[in-house]
Amino acid sequence: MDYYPIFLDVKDRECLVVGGGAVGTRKAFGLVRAGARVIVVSFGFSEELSNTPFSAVTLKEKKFEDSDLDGMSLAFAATDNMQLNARIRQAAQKKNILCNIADGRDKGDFILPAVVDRGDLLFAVSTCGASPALSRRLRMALEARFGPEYGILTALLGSIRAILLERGHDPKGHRKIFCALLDANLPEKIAAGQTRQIDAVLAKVIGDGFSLDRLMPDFGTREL
Ligand SMILES: C[C@@]1(CC(=O)O)c2cc3[nH]c(cc4nc(cc5[nH]c(cc(n2)[C@H]1CCC(=O)O)[C@@](C)(CC(=O)O)[C@@H]5CCC(=O)O)C(CC(=O)O)=C4CCC(=O)O)c(CCC(=O)O)c3CC(=O)O
Ligand SMILES: NC(=O)C1=CN([C@@H]2O[C@H](COP(=O)(O)OP(=O)(O)OC[C@H]3O[C@@H](n4cnc5c(N)ncnc54)[C@H](O)[C@@H]3O)[C@@H](O)[C@H]2O)C=CC1
Repeated sequence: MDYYPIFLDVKDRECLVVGGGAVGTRKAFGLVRAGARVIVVSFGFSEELSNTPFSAVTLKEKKFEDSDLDGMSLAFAATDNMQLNARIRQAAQKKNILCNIADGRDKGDFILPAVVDRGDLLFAVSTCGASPALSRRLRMALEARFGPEYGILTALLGSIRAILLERGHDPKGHRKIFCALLDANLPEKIAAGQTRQIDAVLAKVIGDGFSLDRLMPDFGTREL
């Protein structure tokens, strides 16, 4: 295993993206979606960045300087200049900041996966740099196979789990409940909006008092 996969909490952390082209834009928006504050340093910016509705993105039209790295949690070298990207990485290393490099010669400290975002359910696919096109294709296959109903299922199971844990820790008992729920074709029922059938499963497996209304009051308004 060439890389150690983790899911990083970047909420309210400052991250630097150098290069405001197509690649820098994709990285900046991925970071913002995860709650980071992003500073993009570049001579020019894509239309999406120039017109960004996100207040968490700050554009700085200037040449990269080492001091741009100060205070950053992560850095992304996404310019079209390989030497510069390598230099950004070196400067980041000196300041103990992990750095991603968009071009191939040096992969930097970490690389980005292709992501399926279903709320709390995330799939991340990587080929360790071998074939981004394959990662993208697999991401699309996962997206088609696991639709938004899986995001709703995850939220539902999460709220059941929170209630059960509040009542007490019983790993064996809880595992049995979740296995029974996962054997009850819930994704199909959620996709079909079969609220009564879902309530019947919840009552049968966990007991009275567990209903969609209570666990997930916004069920009807969630997008499928
Ligand atoms: C090493 C890595 C570094 C990093 O960026 O972190 C890297 C590097 C490079 N990508 C290049 C090209 C392409 N990248 C994509 C797409 C994605 N690239 C992503 C990640 C990564 N790209 C990291 C490895 C991840 C892994 O191995 O899985 C994804 C998954 C995530 C994201 O960027 O957010 C995102 C898909 C998101 C999605 O759709 O879900 C496509 C496909 C397309 O656009 O249709 C192409 C064209 C086809 C092809 O080349 O495969 C080139 C230029 C090569 C050249 O000069 O020709 C380099 C540089 C090089 O390798 O030399
Ligand atoms: N990781 C990935 O998924 C992919 C990576 N690439 C690699 O990423 C690189 C960038 O791709 P694009 O975004 O399409 O390029 P681009 O040319 O559209 O954008 C590069 C940006 O870097 C800025 N820049 C250059 N020198 C700078 C400096 N000294 N200070 C500040 N900003 C500077 C430019 O103003 C430009 O806005 C490509 O050269 C390629 O090697 C390409 C495709 C996909």
